[in-house]
Amino acid sequence: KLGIEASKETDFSKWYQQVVVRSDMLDYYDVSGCYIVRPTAYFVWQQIQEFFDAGIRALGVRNCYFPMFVSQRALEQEKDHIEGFAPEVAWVTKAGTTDLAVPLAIRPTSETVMYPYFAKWIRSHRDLPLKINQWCSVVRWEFKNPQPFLRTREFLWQEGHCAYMTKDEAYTEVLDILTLYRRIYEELLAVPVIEGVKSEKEKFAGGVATTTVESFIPATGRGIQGGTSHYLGQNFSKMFDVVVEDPEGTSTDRPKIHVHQTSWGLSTRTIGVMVMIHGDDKGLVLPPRVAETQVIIVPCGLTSKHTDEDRRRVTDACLTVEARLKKVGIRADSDLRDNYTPGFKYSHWEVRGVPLRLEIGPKDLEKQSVLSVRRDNFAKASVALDKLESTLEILLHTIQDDMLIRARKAFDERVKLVLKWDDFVPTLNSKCLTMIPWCEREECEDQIKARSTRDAINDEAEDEKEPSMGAKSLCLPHNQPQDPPIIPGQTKCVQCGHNAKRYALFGRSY
Ligand SMILES: O=C(C[C@H]1NCCC[C@H]1O)Cn1cnc2c(c1=O)CCCC2
Ligand SMILES: [Mg+2]
Repeated sequence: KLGIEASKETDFSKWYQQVVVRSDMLDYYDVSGCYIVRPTAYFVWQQIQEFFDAGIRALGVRNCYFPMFVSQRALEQEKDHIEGFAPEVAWVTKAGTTDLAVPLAIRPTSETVMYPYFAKWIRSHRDLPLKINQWCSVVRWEFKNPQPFLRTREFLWQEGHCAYMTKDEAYTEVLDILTLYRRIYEELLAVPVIEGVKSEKEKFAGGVATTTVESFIPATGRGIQGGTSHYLGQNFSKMFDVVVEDPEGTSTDRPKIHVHQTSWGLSTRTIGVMVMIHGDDKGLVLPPRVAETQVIIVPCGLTSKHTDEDRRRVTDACLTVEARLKKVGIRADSDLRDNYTPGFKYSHWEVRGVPLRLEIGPKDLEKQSVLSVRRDNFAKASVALDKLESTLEILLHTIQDDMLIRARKAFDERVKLVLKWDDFVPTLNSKCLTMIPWCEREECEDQIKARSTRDAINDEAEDEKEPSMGAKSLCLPHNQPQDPPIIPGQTKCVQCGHNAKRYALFGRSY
């Protein structure tokens, strides 16, 4: 199958599967919930890695690698951290036909792998701060419907883990990392996100505070968590006994201080979000910044009337244009396959999301120009050959910027200020998120979830089997709406009438 048959608007789930497979981004694998990340998608991940590695290196974070196996004892070192997640943990119990004496978990995340060694390595305050990151895959045997890139049983991610003397240093880093996450989405993937902090109910149980970047899929009206950066406080250092003597202490009385920790993660879910937001009914639409091929050059306009000489001149022109673009760092390629028509090639590269196509034929050679066609909005423009490089550099940046602008507009117009409860569920049902003055009480969040769960039969639910879930709090945005302002002691929570503290973003989500 070549093109996309499902409509993004009316059959989103099928549309998404067709786009990720027919654009050659991913293939299904014979283990349920596992997928093959193919080169086009892996190139996107590599751009994210390069950007993020440069960012964390500037923050003094060093990359490392810990084993993927976790002993049962180590994993259960921190009870409440793990109890909620135990069903998701995959275990190795045999080698060949021999049972392992001690079953080994495959890391679902690495806190319990790393922190016993933090305790060993950190003795003095001079050993602080410790800042490490690892790029690896983790395994979580999720039972909810798997979704390519968004929810897979094994996924690639980075996980950063740091230890500091003080909360302030730790929290500063938490926010610095969150900024890097926002920049990855906005500057690389052209995906707008909202930065904020998670509610008590939604935060990582092992931590003190979870900050997050939240994105939104207009086609389904659902929010999606894009990456998290946690201030863990001293919870884990108390469990794993990661202590230093108080540098202010006297030589005789030197109390032990538990270090302040952080952890932060971003996964290949980023790729799925990018596909869902930018893709259209012709297939994938790649932001130039992360496109392996930014420009595809296709010869055209050659009919039986033309001579072999004409064909050769057109082919040479394509190769010359390709070489000129490569010389200025534009990732260009020519499709000179002689067994396909130009039209076939146009569709072939549109499905694959190549941001810009150049069509070159005999007439273009006469005019010393080429025809450019944008993938994002199909706009065509003639480009003078003697201004090729500068024009295309501008055009590729324009495409990148326009993709973010369009996506941000689509996001902003779907975030509705809701000041009375009667508007809450109708707003969700119109595929929007709600921004409400909220009391931040956990039981209020439970009530909101219960009061906003639609009946089970629902055509909008992504995974048909799963009844369309109620709304959850996505985050308390760092940038709080100012109009109308929340007046402490006066503005009431939209759901329960208690005093509202801050605006909260609520919605259905992945
Ligand atoms: O992974 C985290 C916290 C933290 N881990 C490191 C990266 C940042 C951040 O996600 C939360 N979490 C999610 N999911 C699971 C676990 C878990 O701790 C533990 C076991 C199985 C599933
Ligand atoms: Mg999970």
